[in-house]
Amino acid sequence: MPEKVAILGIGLIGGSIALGLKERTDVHVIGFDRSQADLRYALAIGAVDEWTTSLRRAAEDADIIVIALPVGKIKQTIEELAQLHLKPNCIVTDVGSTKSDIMEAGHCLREKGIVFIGGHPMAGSHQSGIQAARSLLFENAYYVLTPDPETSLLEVQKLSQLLHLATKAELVLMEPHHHDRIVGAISHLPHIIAAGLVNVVGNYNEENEWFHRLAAGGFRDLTRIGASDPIMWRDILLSNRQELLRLMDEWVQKMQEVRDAIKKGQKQTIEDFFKRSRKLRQQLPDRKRIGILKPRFECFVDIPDQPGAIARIATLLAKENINISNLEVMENREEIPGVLRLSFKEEKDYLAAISVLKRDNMDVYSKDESWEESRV
Ligand SMILES: NC(=O)c1ccc[n+]([C@@H]2O[C@H](COP(=O)([O-])OP(=O)(O)OC[C@H]3O[C@@H](n4cnc5c(N)ncnc54)[C@H](O)[C@@H]3O)[C@@H](O)[C@H]2O)c1
Ligand SMILES: O=C(O)C(=O)C[C@]1(C(=O)O)C=C[C@@H](O)C=C1
Repeated sequence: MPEKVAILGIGLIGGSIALGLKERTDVHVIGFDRSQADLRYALAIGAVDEWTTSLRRAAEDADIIVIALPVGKIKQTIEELAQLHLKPNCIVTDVGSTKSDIMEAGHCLREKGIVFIGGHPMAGSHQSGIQAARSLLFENAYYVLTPDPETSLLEVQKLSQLLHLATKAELVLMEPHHHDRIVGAISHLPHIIAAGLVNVVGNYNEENEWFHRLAAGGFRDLTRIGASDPIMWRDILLSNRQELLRLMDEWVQKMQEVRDAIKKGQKQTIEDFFKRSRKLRQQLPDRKRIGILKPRFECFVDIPDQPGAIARIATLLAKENINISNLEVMENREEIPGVLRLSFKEEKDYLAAISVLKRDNMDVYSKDESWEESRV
């Protein structure tokens, strides 16, 4: 187990890893950032043991260095780290959303004999900053590592063990280009589409504000990620440029096909477009079910948007000795702000919770999809 971990960039991702490290390991965590206010906040919430705005001071006696800065800054920081005297056995990793570019930048560390293993936790939020950090942000998500073929298995294991403890995520190894191809399609392109849609509708709204007033579930569900951080996404798009150009060409072609079908009134083509999409969407694995620690039983409760509503449910269940393994306010249904997801490890707890909540006249559902059909 390493003794000292440096987190460079104590925002949403760096802060969440730091919180997990402090909550579930004994390592000493030092935070580095340009914002002293955020560093002080990180210290106050117990995410770090100490902080500094000096890269040298943060890095030079660390056993593990986690770079959690925007992608463009990660590459620059790798070069700066290569100029410092790092500990001989130090492992440097990052959390950037692209990997080929960053792995290439990592060469300068490898040339100095320092191990660099690229990383990407596959969970996050449209929010940013330490204030949004949570120690369980990555629970049950995948966490991709992209080690160089030269890196020893022992070093990969050392890093993945620590990251698993800190994040409760499932660590997987992947080749950097393969990573960028997949993540380009399932994360980067969707962010472009969401932001594009918000911008187009924003233009209409300037002429008539009813566009925003009437924006209901569909628009809101699809565009939550349109509120993400502009610097972060600028860097990601430029770093995964080749892949995104290819993906966007394909996307434009697909939209052209749908446009043609609408223009020509081709009912079957339009129907098939949605049929295939519905089938594929229903086959998507539930993120909360794929990790090592699988929450096996889940239910959803409508809660009023009032202070104390969550505490009331937690108290009700605690009084009955019902163990909740996870409790999450669902963010992606903005129009129903009070949907609480409760996860249980044991079926008896799950069944007892449903009965207690129903007895208290609460609306309880058993599944995420098909809300109407799944009322229990
Ligand atoms: N947000 C997500 O959903 C998500 C998920 C997985 C990976 N990532 C990756 O994680 C990284 C960090 O993203 P985040 O969401 O935590 O961003 P964030 O804005 O919450 O945190 C970034 C931190 O870096 C600091 N910072 C920025 N520029 C700096 C500089 N020049 N010098 C020192 N500190 C600086 C900021 O003050 C901030 O505290 C990015 O590379 C991103 O691609 C993000
Ligand atoms: O949930 C969100 O808001 C996210 O955008 C998280 C998300 C994603 O696209 O899935 C964003 C970027 C990261 O690199 C990984 C995860």
